[in-house]
Amino acid sequence: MLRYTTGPCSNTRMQCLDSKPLEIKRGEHGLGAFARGDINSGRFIGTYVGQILTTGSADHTAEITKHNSLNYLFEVTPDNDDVQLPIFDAAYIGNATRFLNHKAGNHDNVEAQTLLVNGEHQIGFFTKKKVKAREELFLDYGTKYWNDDATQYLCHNTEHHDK
Ligand SMILES: C[S@@+](CC[C@H](N)C(=O)[O-])C[C@H]1O[C@@H](n2cnc3c(N)ncnc32)[C@H](O)[C@@H]1O
Repeated sequence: MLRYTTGPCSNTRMQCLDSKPLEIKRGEHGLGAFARGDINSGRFIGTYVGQILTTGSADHTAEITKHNSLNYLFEVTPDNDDVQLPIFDAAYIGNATRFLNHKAGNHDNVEAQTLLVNGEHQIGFFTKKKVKAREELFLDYGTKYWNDDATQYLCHNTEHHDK
């Protein structure tokens, strides 16, 4: 049996996949992810799972997503320009976190963190405030996602954009 002790590191729960169960049902914008029970602030709710793409292949995928208006691309912006981090596409392979809808202006209740888990960079989602049972979970996708001129990716950054 896998065992762990809870510690100060937020990737401990990610490492043990100790996430909160979500319910997927119709939300404010198509399908959305909802809390099944009360969730405390700072709780791990899941890891973004998807096909790993390079920038070139993600640009190709973005053309398809523009056509059907459903975009599941998630890009991690590296702190250092020399580092190339993957883009995750949850359109065909994914888990419940692919249904997180967007809300900005501090109306979001979930944030993304990139953490090193077992030597790999992973995107984990954590509640940023207390969430009540049956509430919809929202993530701020970042400004780049809604920019029609650019390839649209969900972006792990701290910029806010009202939609
Ligand atoms: C990662 S998916 C979220 C799950 C999606 N609602 C579904 O039904 O599969 C992102 C897509 O959800 C929709 N969406 C999410 N948040 C939105 C918002 N605030 N306004 C408009 N559309 C939104 C858009 O179609 C976007 O491409």
